This record gives sequence, structure tokens and C-alpha cells, in this order.
Amino acid sequence: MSSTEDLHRKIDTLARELQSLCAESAQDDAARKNLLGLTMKVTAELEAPIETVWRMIMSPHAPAALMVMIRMGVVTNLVQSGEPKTAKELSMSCGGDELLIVRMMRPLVALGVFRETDVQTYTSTPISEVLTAPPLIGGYQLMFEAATRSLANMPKYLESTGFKHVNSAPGPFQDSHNTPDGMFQWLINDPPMMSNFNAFMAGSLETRQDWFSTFPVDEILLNGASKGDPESVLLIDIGGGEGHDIEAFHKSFANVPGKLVLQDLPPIIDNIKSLDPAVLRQSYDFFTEQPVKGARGYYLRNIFHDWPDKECVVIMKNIAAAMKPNYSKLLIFEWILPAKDTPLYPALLDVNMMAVLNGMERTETQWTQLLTQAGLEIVKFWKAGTDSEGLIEAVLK
Ligand SMILES: Nc1ncnc2c1ncn2[C@@H]1O[C@H](CSCC[C@H]([NH3+])C(=O)O)[C@@H](O)[C@H]1O
Repeated sequence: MSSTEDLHRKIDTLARELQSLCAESAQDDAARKNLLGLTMKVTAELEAPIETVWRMIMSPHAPAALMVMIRMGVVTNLVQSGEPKTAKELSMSCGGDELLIVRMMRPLVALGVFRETDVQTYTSTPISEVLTAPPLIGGYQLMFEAATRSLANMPKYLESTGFKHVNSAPGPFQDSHNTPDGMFQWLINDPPMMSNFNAFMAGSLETRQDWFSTFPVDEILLNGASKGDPESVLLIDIGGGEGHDIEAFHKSFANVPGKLVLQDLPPIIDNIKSLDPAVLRQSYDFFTEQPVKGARGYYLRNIFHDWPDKECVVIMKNIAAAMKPNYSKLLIFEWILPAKDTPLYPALLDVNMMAVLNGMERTETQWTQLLTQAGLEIVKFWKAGTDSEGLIEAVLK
């Protein structure tokens, strides 16, 4: 047997083993992720450099085709009907041209988002089915409109600035959307897009870790918190959206003394449909004086990465002015980027933050610089590996 034949025989054997491993690990999520990580590493090793470049060149196309199918209603139509439909039928029920559907569907079929049961006949797959869940269909449209539009235009925009670091508005978002507004104001002006954003944020909770199930809550917050005073505030979630995080905290720590407060902008607070009454709601703009003084914990998740340094320092100073010395703690739950070899997801998130909010993900050194400028001192960077967010515990200096 030639060495080439031998090699192909080995690959066939491995393919069979891999197939059976895939089936086995479908029941065990840790094993599945382990196997997926391994195959991704192997893919990176096997892909020729020119193939990598081509993959990047061709990467915006399928997401754009999918956005067309979402907006045309084809995705929901196929998932809801649960049976194959021809391009002609889809064209009649969704209103777009038949040939446009055929062309947009080709890459999506190749990627497994849909299946082609016959010529120009399509059916949904688990990918399109999961995509129609509100957090994903909302999140997809939000990210496409807010981020993809801005990213496509970003190189040209940055070139026009002489490649200046983005650290204030206007930035790529304002340029590509032709608006002086930041993303949050843009959302407030567009209620359906705001609903997409809220669904996206609430839905992403399912896949993200809670700080209180990851780090020692007793040591960080509960030990030393006021127990006798019924008015004392244990924890405020500043910019907490519709309250999903602080409500989850309450569920896990229902009997701890002290009030729980949710703060966000009026349109968010006024839009809350259901929230445990144990959580007090307060409309508040974090660029103004913090009204709750001397709370034990001032908690912010995914807030500072939305803002350039200057705005972060203003938000931090407003909190610092309300903190009680030797008692209050600032708790920031965000990415703490490693100085080197940042995993792909947080590295991309950093570019995303630049594109949509003129914001950024930060390293330990950058966090330390910010907090120092606001008169705060880091007690500890609590970390759970480079692949997940960390908690920054800080106090008044
Ligand atoms: N000036 C502001 N004052 C208070 N909240 C704001 C302000 N600007 C933006 N936000 C809120 O900041 C939040 C950022 S998204 C993060 C939401 C939540 N902490 C979570 O991690 O899921 C949104 O809910 C915004 O409405």
C-alpha cells in the first residue's frame, strides 16, 4: 500500500471514530465542548494561510444573506410551518422575489442554517429553529444594524481620522449611522430596536455566568454588611437593564438583610414587565449624582465597556462620592483582558465595543488607571480564567 493510500485509510478510521465520539458527546456538554475545542485547533492547524485569508474575505456575505431572509420573513415562515417550502411558495407568502430567495439561501444551506430537501425547496434546521427565539432573532437584527453596519464602514472612518484611537464621540457608530447620537439614544428613538436589545441582553443571561455563583459572595459582600438597619441598602445594580441580574441575586440569596435596588434610565425602568417586588426600581442617569448613599455594594455589569475612559471616570466618581469609607464596595463584573494571548471572543468584543459605543474592553492595567483617576483602589481582581468575565472589587482610597 502506498503511503498516500495509508494516510487516507488512517483518515477514514479517524472519521469513523470522530463520528461515534460526536454521537457519544452529544449527551455530555463538557465532553462536547472539549471535542469541539480540539477540532477547532485542528482546523486552525490544517487550514492553509491562503484559505484563512479567503475565509475572512468571504465572511460578511452569509450573515448579510441571513439578515435578508430574517427581514423578508423567510426564517420565521419556514420554522413555524415546520415543513419544506419551495422558493415560489416562500416568495408568495413573504413577498420577495423568488430568484432573490434562491440566491440568498445557497450559502445558508451550505452552512446548515437551512436544508434543501429538493431543488429550490427548503426546510428549517436546529440552527434556524434556535435563531427564532426572541433573544437571538432580536439580537441578530440589533447586532447587524448597530455593529455590522458600523464595522463595515470603520476602516474608512478610521483612515479619515488619521487612525486615531477611538476614545470619544463621534466615532464609527455616529459616522456610519449619520447621527450625533450614541447607541443608547439611537435605541430610545427606535422602540422595536430597543425591544431587540432588551431581549438580547436578557436572553444572553442564559449563557453567561453570575458573579455570585462564581466568586465568594460572603467574603466580597455579605460579611460586614449592615444587619440591623432596615433602611440599609445591600446592593444596587446600576445600569441593570430590566433587573434580570439583581433578581437572580435575590433568588439565590433571598434571606440576606438589606435592600436591593435596580437603577437604569427611565425608558428602561418604565418598560419593566415583571420584576420581583423585593427589587426596588429607580430611574437614574449614572452621569448625575448617585442618590443612594452608603450602600454596601455598587454593582455594574457590562457598563464601563460601553464608554470611553473619560465617561467611565465620571460614572466612577459619581459612585465614589456616594460610597461610605471602610464600608462600601464598588463591584464591576466585566472582562479583564490578559496582557497577552487574549481569547478570540473577548478580543472581538473589544472591537465590537469600539464599533458601536466608542467603548472598550480593558486589561488589569487599564482598569487600575481608570479606578485610580476616580479615587478608588482595587482590593482584588477576581478571575475565573481568561475565557470568562471577572469581578473587580474596589473601595475608596
Ligand atoms: N446614562 C445612563 N444611566 C443609567 N443607565 C444607563 C445609562 N446609559 C445607558 N444605561 C444602561 O446601561 C445598560 C447597559 S447594558 C448592561 C445591562 C446589564 N447590566 C447587564 O449586564 O445585562 C442598559 O440597560 C442601558 O439602558
